[in-house]
Amino acid sequence: MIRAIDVCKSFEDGRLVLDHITASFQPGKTNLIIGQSGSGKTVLLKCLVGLHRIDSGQILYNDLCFSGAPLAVKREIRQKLGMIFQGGALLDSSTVIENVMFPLDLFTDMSQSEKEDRANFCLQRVNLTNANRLYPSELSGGMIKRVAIARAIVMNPQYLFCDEPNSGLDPKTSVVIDNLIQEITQEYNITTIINTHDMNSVMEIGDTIIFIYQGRKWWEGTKDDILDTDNKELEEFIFASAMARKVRACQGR
Ligand SMILES: Nc1ncnc2c1ncn2[C@@H]1O[C@H](COP(=O)(O)OP(=O)(O)OP(=O)(O)O)[C@@H](O)[C@H]1O
Repeated sequence: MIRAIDVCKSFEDGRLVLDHITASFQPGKTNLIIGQSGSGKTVLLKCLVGLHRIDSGQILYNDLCFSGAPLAVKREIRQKLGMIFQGGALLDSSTVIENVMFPLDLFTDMSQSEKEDRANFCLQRVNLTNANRLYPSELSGGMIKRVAIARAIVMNPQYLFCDEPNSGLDPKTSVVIDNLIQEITQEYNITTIINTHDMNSVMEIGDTIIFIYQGRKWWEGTKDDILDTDNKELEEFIFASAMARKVRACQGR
């Protein structure tokens, strides 16, 4: 489990971008952070992985204080983190299998054949076969996401961070990628945190959801109770989506 306790974060201008955020992210669940553009989702995600230093509060990984830990401890925890970046962030001049093996090259002393076996296992897990020798420029958006997921799980992470994992994908492929992330999360009991403003993702895989509004945690719940909210700002956010309005209408709410 990952917890943020009373986390505040500001930048040079002193404005609180994260304003006393307290939230828990559960293992085996897809934990979503939602909110409008500029609400503070990415800053929160970066604070959770240690890319931003927090002003006050604590970030805990299974009761271990990550935010205040010495560098060696932080490094150890970081090796248990997988990340899926918005555009995939693949290495353009490396093939699919080289991209997936990259963390193994950096952090393990596995032999070449062990690395290839592990990378092939992960590529099969994301249903990407016969693409090992292709370069990122030869892949579709959905394939790029699959490679990014395979690379993110190649080190057997306990924690998986996804920043807008289906940005740039069509709705059908987005659902496939969302479901794949959820399946992997459950299968390996990973604590997965997904930053999104995609209402389709919310309704598909929102095991736990926090809604950030102007840097504050404004609401928390699950996909099952989000449509019943009477929180005005959350309602404005979700019902800006035509799909959510239709789902509510079909349910007679
Ligand atoms: N490095 C930085 N320096 C100064 N301000 C920053 C920095 N990073 C983010 N901010 C500010 O923090 C606020 C929250 O930004 P953040 O990127 O977290 O929003 P977001 O909710 O992820 O938006 P989006 O959905 O558009 O990605 C914004 O006002 C942004 O300008």
